[in-house]
Amino acid sequence: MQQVLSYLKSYRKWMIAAWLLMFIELIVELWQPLLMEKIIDNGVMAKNFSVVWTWGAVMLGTSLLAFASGIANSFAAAYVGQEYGFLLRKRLFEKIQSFSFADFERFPTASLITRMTNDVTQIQNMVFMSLRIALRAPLLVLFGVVMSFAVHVQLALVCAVTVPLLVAFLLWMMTKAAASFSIVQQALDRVNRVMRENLAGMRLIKAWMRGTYEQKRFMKENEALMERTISALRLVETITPALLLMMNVAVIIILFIGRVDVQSGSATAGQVVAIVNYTTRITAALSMFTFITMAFSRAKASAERVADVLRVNVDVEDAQQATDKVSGQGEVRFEHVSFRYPNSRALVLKDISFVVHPHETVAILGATGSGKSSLLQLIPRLYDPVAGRVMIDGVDVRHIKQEQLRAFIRFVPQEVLLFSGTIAENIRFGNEHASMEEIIQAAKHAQIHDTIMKFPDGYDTVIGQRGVNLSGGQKQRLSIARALVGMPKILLLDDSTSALDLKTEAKLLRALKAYTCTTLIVTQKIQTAMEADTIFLLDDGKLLAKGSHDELLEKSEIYRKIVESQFGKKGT
Ligand SMILES: Nc1ncnc2c1ncn2[C@@H]1O[C@H](COP(=O)(O)OP(=O)(O)OP(=O)(O)O)[C@@H](O)[C@H]1O
Repeated sequence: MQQVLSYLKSYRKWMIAAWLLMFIELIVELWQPLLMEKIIDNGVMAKNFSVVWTWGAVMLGTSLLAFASGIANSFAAAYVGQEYGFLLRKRLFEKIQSFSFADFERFPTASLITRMTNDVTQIQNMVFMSLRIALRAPLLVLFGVVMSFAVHVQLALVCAVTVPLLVAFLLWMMTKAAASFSIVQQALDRVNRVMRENLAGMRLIKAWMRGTYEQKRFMKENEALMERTISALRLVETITPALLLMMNVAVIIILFIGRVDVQSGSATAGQVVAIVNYTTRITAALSMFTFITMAFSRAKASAERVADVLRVNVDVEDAQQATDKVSGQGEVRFEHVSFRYPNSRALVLKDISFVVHPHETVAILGATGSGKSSLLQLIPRLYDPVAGRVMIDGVDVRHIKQEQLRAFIRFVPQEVLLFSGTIAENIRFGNEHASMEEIIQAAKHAQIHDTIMKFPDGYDTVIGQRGVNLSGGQKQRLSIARALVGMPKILLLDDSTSALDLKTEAKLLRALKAYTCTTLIVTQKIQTAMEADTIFLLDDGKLLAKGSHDELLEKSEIYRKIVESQFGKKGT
């Protein structure tokens, strides 16, 4: 909470201004019943209308002052709230940009979105309320009681006894309400989860005709949310009427005692009105307090969720002695590398050593789950190994500045992600300075140029929700074009040609030779592997064998079996 609130420091002047304005409002509010007393006793009762006019004018003037202060306070509070929210979202965004893959596993995407939007809004609301009413409400209660004693001690006692009763009642209700709202929050999380899964899996749901089942699942969670919200709101909604009832009882008691006192001459009518006025103001402040406490308890939970993200120590950080002086030839070396994912105990890569020479093409072959993608991800340092070292051009990747490292390497992940925008913009993502000629050249090598030219708008075709949808193979080729336009020294393709037919794939692999880069291709297909200079055979996280196709046929039983399963007994 402290860390999240520390960003408020930049708005110190505005906050002080807001509080000063709030104090003006508070003073006027506390003064008004005294003015009323004066007008009634010295003006109305004494039939002295000049007193009524004079103090009436003062009352009007101070009311206008309080009104102006209130508006200015709202402006200042809204300004601080919005600016602070902006800053908090910015910090969160920057932090998330610096996350390693391991951090993304700790925080699911949907949760990060909620933290950046809903949670920040809750904290913003709390900041606004703190500047607008949070201090005013308790101060009004406290000084309201003090002032009523200054007016008339005996009548003020009724007020002084009522206030603790009201506070005790409020605290009791609020504890119950807080528990109910946390149940509502859990129900809301479940509705969100079902909705998220439903939207993400819409194609599957339609293809499998699971619409009715999904609808029932959603309805169940939706009904639970409705019921829990209703019962939580019922509780909260009884708070204000109950407070009003208690206040009315207190007012009746004050009027009753006041009548006796006025008759006996120990109190004036003006004093009775003033005490009644303080009591109603105090009750209004207390009911305001209910909402403030609710907002605070929600904001506290939100602030903790936001702080969790801000507190993350970025796992993969540049070492102090990190260098950007790497020759850039493109040699990749693994020395006794072992790796496990941060959230699991089992090693997925075990004592792997190899060298890939500059400009060499290596295919990484292996059964599903054997560790091929994991191996690739260690090269651009998306994760760090738990033992051994990954080196590029003789330098441990942990000692290379990440900016430099990622400028050398273009990694095409298994899951293709294209951004909304035009085809040209998507390719340019790989190199923001690329000219149109370079974009076309990359697209040609990735074997996607002809397809693009068939679209009426060519490279300006908008893709994604607002435009055309591309096939799996077209998306893969586009993401390869995006990598090629960056003119990488090291190209990492994670099963990026799996959706291509053999002819197109062969053309693409041949075109890659125009780029004098070191290439590592993860693949399941022998045909693809045979295009490479060397094949690495991975099995259960171990590098089982390496060599050319013929060498592996000779020395690896497992390789022979894979070949047989894809080509039959003959071998090729
Ligand atoms: N983010 C992750 N967290 C924990 N374990 C993971 C994670 N990603 C992969 N694994 C595990 O690591 C092992 C190797 O996975 P990897 O994706 O590297 O295999 P692969 O050979 O590329 O498989 P495929 O050919 O199916 O893509 C698997 O057992 C997998 O369950």
